[in-house]
Amino acid sequence: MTSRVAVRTRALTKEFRGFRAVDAVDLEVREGSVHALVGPNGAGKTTLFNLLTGFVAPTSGAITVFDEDVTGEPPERVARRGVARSFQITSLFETLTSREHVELALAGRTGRGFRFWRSEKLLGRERPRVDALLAEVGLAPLADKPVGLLAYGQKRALELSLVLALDPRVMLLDEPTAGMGTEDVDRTIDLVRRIAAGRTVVLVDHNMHVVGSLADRVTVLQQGRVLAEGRYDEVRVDERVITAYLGRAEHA
Ligand SMILES: Nc1ncnc2c1ncn2[C@@H]1O[C@H](COP(=O)(O)OP(=O)(O)OP(=O)(O)O)[C@@H](O)[C@H]1O
Repeated sequence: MTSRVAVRTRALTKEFRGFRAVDAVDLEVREGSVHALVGPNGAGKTTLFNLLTGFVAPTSGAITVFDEDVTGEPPERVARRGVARSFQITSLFETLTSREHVELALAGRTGRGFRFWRSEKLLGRERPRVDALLAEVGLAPLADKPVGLLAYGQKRALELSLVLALDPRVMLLDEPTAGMGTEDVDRTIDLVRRIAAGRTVVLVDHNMHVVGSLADRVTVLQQGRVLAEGRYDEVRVDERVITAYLGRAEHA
């Protein structure tokens, strides 16, 4: 592959009071790829996500985004470089509509106040973009319903539209299918596949069907360290991985 490296970490380490949650991780996420991070509970996936988005500062090591050093930068600086992570469902406002959520996300991106941004003129100008974002995640027909009335899978789709609103160069998706039934999982796989086209995605998911369906590369973490890295069909037959994770998950 000749694509550029979108995100690279070098010996990235995070200690919590001496405990290494992420331990000397070398990661290389290629531009335009879907790169999954998997591993058993406590492997360090969430901490790695938090490091990549600036929510926690590393104890040592380095992070680059398109070859620019972002090590230790706060979340808003990392976000301005085009790295966006999926919002958690708890951050949705039950009484606002999907349209209003997308408008808020776009307003946040402009750095202007929501009141100012919502002026007729600006809203009119952004309307096609709002409509396009809602259509992209299949929420156009439900755009004006309060979010509290949406089904769980629809709320998760809305979260994805809020990440897309930031027009990220790198999207980090934290368990986009968590808590879903089979039908919603398959719908979400299709949705992520569509929105991932031409974009760079880092994905954490416990569901191996999801990882196998979407990921170009898989990094398996165990106790904060990289246990294996490769294509899904390579890592799933790796003995160490089977012992550490996949075997347990598949035979659970
Ligand atoms: N703020 C913190 N303070 C102390 N220890 C922490 C902190 N955050 C995470 N840890 C520890 O670091 C380790 C890695 O946690 P992390 O949440 O990154 O794992 P994970 O792979 O995301 O797990 P899961 O699949 O359960 O979400 C765990 O042992 C956890 O207890």
